[in-house]
Amino acid sequence: NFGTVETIPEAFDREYLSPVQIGTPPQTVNLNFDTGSADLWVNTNETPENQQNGQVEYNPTLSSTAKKMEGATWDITYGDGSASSGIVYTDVVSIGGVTVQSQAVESAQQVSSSFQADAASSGLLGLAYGTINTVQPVQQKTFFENAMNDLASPLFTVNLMKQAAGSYDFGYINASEYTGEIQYTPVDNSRGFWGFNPSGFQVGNSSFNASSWYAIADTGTSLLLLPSGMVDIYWSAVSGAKFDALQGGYTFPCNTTLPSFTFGVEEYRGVIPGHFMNYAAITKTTCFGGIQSSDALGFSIFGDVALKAQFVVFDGGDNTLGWANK
Ligand SMILES: O=C(Cc1ccccc1)Nn1cnc2ccccc21
Repeated sequence: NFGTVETIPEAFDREYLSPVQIGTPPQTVNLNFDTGSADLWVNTNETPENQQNGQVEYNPTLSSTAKKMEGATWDITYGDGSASSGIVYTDVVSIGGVTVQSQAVESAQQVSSSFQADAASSGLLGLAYGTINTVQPVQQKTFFENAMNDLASPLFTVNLMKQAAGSYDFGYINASEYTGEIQYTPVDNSRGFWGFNPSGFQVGNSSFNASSWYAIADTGTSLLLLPSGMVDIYWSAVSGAKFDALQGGYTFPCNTTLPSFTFGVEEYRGVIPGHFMNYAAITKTTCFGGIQSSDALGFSIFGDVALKAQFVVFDGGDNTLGWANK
């Protein structure tokens, strides 16, 4: 079978939320689909009231198909330092008409401050490889891994949009969502991520700089995080741009016209329009850049700033990533 679900951007396109049905009768919660992690966790009746800000909860006691996974716990910390932990149930989970009968649903008994403040998000749905799922003592599979063998094709596609509704499609490729040809490239999943090797980059209409490095396709990260050498070249083309240690990255005058950023995947060229690199206004006149350094992380992250300019196929059958402009 196959299915499609809409994904809606929050402010600044900092995250995208999609409706997920859990339990019997179905309880709908909006989750942040995250190709950079592999835990499906959600605010529940067990999440302390003082760690919530009106989030919609999943309540397993109201689901006739919920089963507690005895002795199972989970505990995750993300790269930005945010964290959550708790216990585990299995229940029926449906997304856009694709149903998994027994999906590990991780109940949050502790969530850190950034999750507490995010009133619109009831949790995360991991779409990375299950090898980095944090459930103990028995590691659990992601929704996609559990659904994959029943899908018409063993893949999902990501079509994020700038400040508009996009979609996650499961089991099929919708040709109306992209232009040109899809460029497939092998995935390095050795760290549990959808890792790949970009082949270079280009700022605006200048020449293409061939270079091969490791990056991950991560819908859970807002920005495009690249080696500082590339980031410095990009911002050196923007008059008034500067590295502002207080803000923790490059800022620039909001009224500047920004050059596009093109990345290579083998012979393919993915184009990110210049205005996608204006992440958010810090003051009336100073804006924060959407391209920032990944040097502190040790690897590059193609987050939402890049992904919302592309149509991306995450193929779990042959472990490839497919890229297309749109
Ligand atoms: O954590 C990261 C990437 C990151 C950001 C900043 C510094 C180092 C690494 N992304 N991410 C992926 N899924 C997430 C879920 C919540 C928060 C961040 C999440």
